Amino acid sequence: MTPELPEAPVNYVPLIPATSWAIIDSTLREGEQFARGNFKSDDKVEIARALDAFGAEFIEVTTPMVSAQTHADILKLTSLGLNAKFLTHVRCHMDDVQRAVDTGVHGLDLLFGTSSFLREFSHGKDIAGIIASAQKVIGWIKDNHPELQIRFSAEDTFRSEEADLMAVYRAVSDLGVHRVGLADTVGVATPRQVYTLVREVRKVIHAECGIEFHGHNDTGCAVSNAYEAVEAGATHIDTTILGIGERNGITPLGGFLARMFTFDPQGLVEKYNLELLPELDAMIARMVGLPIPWNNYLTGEFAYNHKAGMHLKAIYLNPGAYEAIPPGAFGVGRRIQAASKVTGKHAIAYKARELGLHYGEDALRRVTDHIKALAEHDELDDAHLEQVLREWVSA
Ligand SMILES: CC(=O)SCCNC(=O)CCNC(=O)[C@H](O)C(C)(C)COP(=O)(O)OP(=O)(O)OC[C@H]1O[C@@H](n2cnc3c(N)ncnc32)[C@H](O)[C@@H]1OP(=O)(O)O
Ligand SMILES: O=C(O)CCC(=O)C(=O)O
Ligand SMILES: [Mg+2]
Repeated sequence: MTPELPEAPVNYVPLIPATSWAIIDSTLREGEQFARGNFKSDDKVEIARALDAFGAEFIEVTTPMVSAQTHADILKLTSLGLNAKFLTHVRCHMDDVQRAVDTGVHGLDLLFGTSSFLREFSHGKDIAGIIASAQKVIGWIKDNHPELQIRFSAEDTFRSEEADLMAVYRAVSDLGVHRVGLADTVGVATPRQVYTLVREVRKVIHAECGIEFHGHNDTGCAVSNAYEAVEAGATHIDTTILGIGERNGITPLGGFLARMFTFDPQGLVEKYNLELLPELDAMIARMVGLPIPWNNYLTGEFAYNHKAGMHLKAIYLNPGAYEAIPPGAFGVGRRIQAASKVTGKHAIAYKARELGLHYGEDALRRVTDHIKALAEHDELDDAHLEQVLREWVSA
């Protein structure tokens, strides 16, 4: 049995207060674009309720243009009476917007691709055409549905010309959008690029206009990029549970919160029911029919496994010695793997004491070496370790 261990000390500097940013969880939009994301109506309700219980500020759902069923599902979700605000992700097109405005959502997430790739191969508009469409669509929403929040995102931001981006962001900010979005659609941005561009965008938009970041993980930077966005002044970060999304996905909710926890743990505890994260991850793993990855942030099977003798000596004294985040904060436990070839005498002595066994220094060295030798050949579990320790004493 794992002993009761003291929690890690929480003495971090609150560099970035948790009050400066909000989560837009897109499991019900980006997550539907994941290879195995095919949520049924009941799944959507379960996901929305779970995110709401967790404390996600916003839940993004896909466009009602997908199908009649999707339209009906959005109506169902928005009538659940949740605290989380629903946003629907729609093309910058009158048909989409008119279909979306009566779904009971709190806001519309508009987008238009601004890179030459998307201008040429997706929608065929130049920058002037994108701005003209934005004027028409945003103007109509403002006139007819002033209650709705509007976000305008430049899809494929990080492969777009900076001058084009600034022209688009300035124009939509002048039109009165509530947020602009930067999207690393192909996961190519570096953390420094994200930081720099967010700072530049901040200069051309109105002070009250928020900045959202959406980052794909193709080059493994989704969490770092989201963090850099916040550090540069972004106010909203897109996440999905387990990071599911197109290709290998986007910033995972758990990974992003792990990152942010280190700056303002108390702020995170006050904003979210962090201990529900394992349930959220398990729910999505079940729905997409895949296991939670072994090395997943916080909730992976081995995320809190401690094994090496040098680590174990310190961990027994203070888990903070080898943990940045106390697992209990996110509702997970740690595992001490004392029976292995990389174990040490301190870990073995601790395990023995748990069983009421005590060895002198020589005996401890010998039993430790014996366990290390056994582990060279076989996987040892706790039961086997216990048996060896007891036999050693009675031998
Ligand atoms: C990076 C991202 O994740 S962006 C979000 C992606 N999300 C989705 O695609 C939502 C799910 N999509 C769908 O169900 C469908 O694609 C629909 C209902 C939106 C459209 O379906 P279809 O009419 O059959 O068009 P299709 O998907 O083949 O082509 C996309 C169309 O959108 C247009 N388009 C692309 N981006 C935009 C935009 N930002 N604003 C307006 N129109 C756009 C394209 O020009 C093309 O229209 P066209 O046929 O007139 O040239
Ligand atoms: O609308 C956005 O900001 C993001 C759209 C998207 O999923 C992407 O660009 O990867
Ligand atoms: Mg995306």
